[in-house]
Amino acid sequence: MSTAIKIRNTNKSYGHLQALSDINLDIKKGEFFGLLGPNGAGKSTLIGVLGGLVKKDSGSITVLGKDIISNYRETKKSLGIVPQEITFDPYFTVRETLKIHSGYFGIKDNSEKIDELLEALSLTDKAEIGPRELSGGMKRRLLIAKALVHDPEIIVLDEPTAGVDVELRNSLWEYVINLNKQGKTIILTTHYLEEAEALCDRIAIMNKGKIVKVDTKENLINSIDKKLIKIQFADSVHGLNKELLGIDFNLNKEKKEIEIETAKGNLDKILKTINDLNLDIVDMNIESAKLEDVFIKLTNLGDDEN
Ligand SMILES: Nc1ncnc2c1ncn2[C@@H]1O[C@H](COP(=O)(O)OP(=O)(O)OP(=O)(O)O)[C@@H](O)[C@H]1O
Repeated sequence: MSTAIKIRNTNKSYGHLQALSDINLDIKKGEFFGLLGPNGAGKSTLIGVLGGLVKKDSGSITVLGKDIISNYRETKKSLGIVPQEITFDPYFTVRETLKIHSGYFGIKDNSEKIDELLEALSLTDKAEIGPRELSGGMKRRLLIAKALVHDPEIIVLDEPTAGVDVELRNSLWEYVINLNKQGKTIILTTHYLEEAEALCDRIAIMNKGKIVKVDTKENLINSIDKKLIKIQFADSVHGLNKELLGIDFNLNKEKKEIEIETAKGNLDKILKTINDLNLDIVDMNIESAKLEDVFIKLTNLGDDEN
């Protein structure tokens, strides 16, 4: 797979605050890539630098092999960036906004693409009204349409689903997944970690201006040795204690439900111990680690370092 975006030794400070600290990152063509991190980690700054809205202090970035400074126009055409902040000219309708934006890229008649985007983002019936009359979620969808009018190779979505309701969120993802299947590179920042877990192939986790980890979603999740066992019993449980199980656990008030968090290697012993007590089990569930566990671990590590 060839490289879509190559970021080398990139730094950006705001006064004394180092918003980006020696960022090195390769994003492959056709990837669905997640850029995750807590508030203030530097995700939007990195996207701003990529899109030419924020001036980096040092380092180099190439988009499809072209430097973003010396080939500004060309690289801009390859990128469709959906920013986090919503801003529109209030005097133009939804359709006009998309037409004008197509014009920035030299596209004269773009009605087919505009109709496709309006449809995909459920904005067809809002096409002739102004952004002021749109709800927050609709404005965000218009922002997405605007970033896609020139059919860019690389699509960067900075918190695209904030404020978008569940149904439309699903149809939005369906559309983005389809674009990815067509070969488009997708870069996503989101605070909805389940979304990133469901969608992304590889993920970079940022904290305090640094990239603390980049790996496939599977490797990240497998790096956490955690199982959460939940068992529901028919009757109140007696005779089960920390010494017997070899691990602490939570028992609910009625003593009918137990929750045990443990390493994979202890599963066998725990289940055998429970079985030996001849308890009547009604239901059982064993959950593996989630991306959220990885995120918490890695971003806390960042705190410890400083
Ligand atoms: N224009 C600016 N002037 C001064 N400081 C800024 C500016 N833009 C961002 N920062 C600071 O840079 C740091 C990184 O901010 P950034 O918006 O990139 O974080 P983020 O990871 O996108 O956060 P969030 O998840 O909250 O959107 C923060 O400490 C922020 O306060």
